[in-house]
Amino acid sequence: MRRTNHIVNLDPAAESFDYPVTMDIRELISLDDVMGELGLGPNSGLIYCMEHLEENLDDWLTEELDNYLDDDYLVFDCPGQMELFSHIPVLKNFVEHLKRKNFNVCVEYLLDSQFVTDVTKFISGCMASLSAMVQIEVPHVNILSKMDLVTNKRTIEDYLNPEPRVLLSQLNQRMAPQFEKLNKALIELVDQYSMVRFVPLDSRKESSIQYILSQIDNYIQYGEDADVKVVDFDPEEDD
Ligand SMILES: Nc1nc2c(ncn2[C@@H]2O[C@H](COP(=O)(O)OP(=O)(O)OP(=O)(O)O)[C@@H](O)[C@H]2O)c(=O)[nH]1
Repeated sequence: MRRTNHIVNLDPAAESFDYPVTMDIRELISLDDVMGELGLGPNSGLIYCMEHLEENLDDWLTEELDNYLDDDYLVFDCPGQMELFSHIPVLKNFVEHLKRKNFNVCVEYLLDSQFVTDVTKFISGCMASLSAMVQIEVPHVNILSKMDLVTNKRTIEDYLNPEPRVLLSQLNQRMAPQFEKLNKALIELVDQYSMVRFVPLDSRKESSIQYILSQIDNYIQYGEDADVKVVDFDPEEDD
């Protein structure tokens, strides 16, 4: 899309890259060092690193961000651990910091398409993405990645624009009868939060990449006023 872009690594455990990385959290702190010096395990070590990043937002990050121009796009590649997006405020505070520095921010949430093999996994993927959406509170594009690896494309297509009634009946068939009310509530939630829809990404297809980039670009350009279909969720509307 002819935007000047720079890739930033925010994963303190990442070791090698197939692309140039312009900023790297490992210049500040690395998982190996934390595990070696503090005797932490991989997960608590990662959280320690991310909290250290949070403490250094005003120094390290602000200094680094000063190197970019107004029209530059920065792509922050985050670690995949779910708790960073669901209940630890580090990434929310990171995004808030970017917003204070006048960046327009858009989250791209990637879910491996191979994970979405049946209705329970689809709902679980939706819930995970939704928890990131409600925590981070910025425009958000959900992507089903690695579509080139999917052998049965029809199963996935059913989940791209899902019919609530079909989802509910599939879920009820899978679960014991006492879960019916819960199933109904979950499907209503997914249906009402229409932004939780996933867009397929096949990295071999230029059109697939362009479609997602144009959505992201739209959000970055116009922020929350972007022309993207959004349906408000009203928790009071239907008990
Ligand atoms: N076939 C195929 N492989 C992919 C695609 N995207 C990534 N991979 C490969 O999948 C493997 C895992 O990569 P990712 O899913 O990006 O995960 P990661 O960034 O290493 O790990 P986390 O960020 O912690 O989730 C790597 O070997 C990638 O080369 C894709 O679209 N198609």
